[in-house]
Amino acid sequence: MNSTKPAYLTLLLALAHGVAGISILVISSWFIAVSAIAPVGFNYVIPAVVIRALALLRIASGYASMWVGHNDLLARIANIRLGVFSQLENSQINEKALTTEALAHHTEELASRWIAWIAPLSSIMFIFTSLCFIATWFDFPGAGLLIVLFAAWSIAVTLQGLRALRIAKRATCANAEFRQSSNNFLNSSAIWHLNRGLVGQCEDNATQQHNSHSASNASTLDVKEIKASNIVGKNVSAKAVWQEKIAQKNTASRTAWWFQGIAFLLVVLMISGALSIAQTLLFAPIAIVVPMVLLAAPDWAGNAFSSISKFAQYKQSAKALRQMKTTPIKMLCEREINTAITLTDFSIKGRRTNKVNTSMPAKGVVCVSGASGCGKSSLLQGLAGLLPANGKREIDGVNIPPGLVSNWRYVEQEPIILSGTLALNLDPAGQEIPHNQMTTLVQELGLDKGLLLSTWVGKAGRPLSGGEKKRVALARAILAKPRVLLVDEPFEGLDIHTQQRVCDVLNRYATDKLVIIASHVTPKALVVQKNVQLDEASVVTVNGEHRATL
Ligand SMILES: Nc1ncnc2c1ncn2[C@@H]1O[C@H](COP(=O)(O)OP(=O)(O)OP(=O)(O)O)[C@@H](O)[C@H]1O
Repeated sequence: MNSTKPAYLTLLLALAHGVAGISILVISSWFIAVSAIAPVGFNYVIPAVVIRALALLRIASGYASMWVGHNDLLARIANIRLGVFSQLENSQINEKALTTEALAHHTEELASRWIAWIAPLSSIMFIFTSLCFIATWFDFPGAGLLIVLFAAWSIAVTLQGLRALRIAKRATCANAEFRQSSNNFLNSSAIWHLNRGLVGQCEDNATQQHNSHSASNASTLDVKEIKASNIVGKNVSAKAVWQEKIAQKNTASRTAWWFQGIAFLLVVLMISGALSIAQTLLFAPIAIVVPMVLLAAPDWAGNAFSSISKFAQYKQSAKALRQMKTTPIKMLCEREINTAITLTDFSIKGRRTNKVNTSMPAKGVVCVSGASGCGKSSLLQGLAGLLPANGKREIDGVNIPPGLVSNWRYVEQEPIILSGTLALNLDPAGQEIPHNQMTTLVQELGLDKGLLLSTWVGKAGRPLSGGEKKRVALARAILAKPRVLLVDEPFEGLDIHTQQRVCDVLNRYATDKLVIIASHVTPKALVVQKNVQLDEASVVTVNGEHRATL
């Protein structure tokens, strides 16, 4: 999914930062001890200059690693998002809230891996290994204790990493639930007033009726109040999400405390077990190095515990993105239609729709009508290949496998308007459709009142009415010049004059293309080639199966 090259520079700078830090600690410890016993004529300048140079290197590499790391992070986020988009291409997104969540949260988690955990953990491991090696090689007093601390650190990081993986898994579930419930909650915002309004109204009624009527009204009121309170979900709580976040932080800090305790214990052991160190110090200032490194261990090695949590979150995010719920849709190549599209026992999987048997001409307007809920929209989506279907879908007698035919367009009943200019909404794929074609069509559909191609529509722009949205979506589909145009309820919410305009556009388009319309109304101006009636009343039972007579 991510083809960005590894961030070696980020890692290198993080190593330089860590090594400079520990070198300052080692040299300054030695320098302090040396200063106490230095003979006359000892050159203080050289160690002081080295320490100062290391401090500058530490600061510079720290900032540089942040700068390089964050630039790399941004490139990675963009790259992973593109990867996720291509994963979503040709597939139906089942849970939009979760997909948005995955895009926003998980991609950042994945992209941050170099600066969040690879660089810090590698740097600490490198420092630990080098320190143990140098201390053993030069036989520093207490070198063995450094190895003990390294072992303790490795065990602590492994145990905490395992625990962090479990917490990250729970956090993803809690997050998904929270997103879903928030989404449901916000989607119900249009009826929130019913909650207060209904209760308020009930209270008014209750006050009015209280004086004249019996208490039996009060029980009716209670029922209404309870129902009203059910309108708005009450389970939208971020508590579980926060609990998991806090649990992750708590385990990291608990492990850091344990590690700190072990480091102190080792220092105490070293000092109490070897009084000789004090004497050794007089002759070998180097003896102070290991105790100082042990004392400061939580500072230079403690980061590992929060980094390992980031590793766990990364693993969880990678899994969540891989398992994102989508239904793949196969893309089929453009097909010529010479005589007809024929449907045989065609029904939509998982929908309460009847089997359809009909044939449609290669061009002209076909009108699918029928009672609400009988399956008009489902039939159009199944025909377009957006929904899986049973039965046969044939072009000129040749069966078309399941999938989306590339030059067929379905215009949904509730179209999506992008937040952008009208021109962007008409050519979202950047096909460089000439602006004069757009303007002409916009005028023909009666959309030109107050709407220019440059007008910003949708979110933070001009809000469009339901009828305007439908016509923008229709124009968008027509400008793509599909061979088959499937339009769901194009006349809904339009006045007679606008219906007339839309009919003119559709009639003209149908002179050499097939236009299939699902509609409750068939305006007189629409030149209909064929009517397909999906009606419960006309459903007959054949061999125990429902079959729509068309
Ligand atoms: N996403 C869905 N999942 C499962 N069933 C669905 C879904 N959408 C619709 N249905 C069901 O499929 C059946 C057909 O719905 P469809 O929207 O196709 O009817 P319609 O004729 O277009 O209705 P209307 O005229 O009211 O728009 C209905 O019983 C509906 O409840």
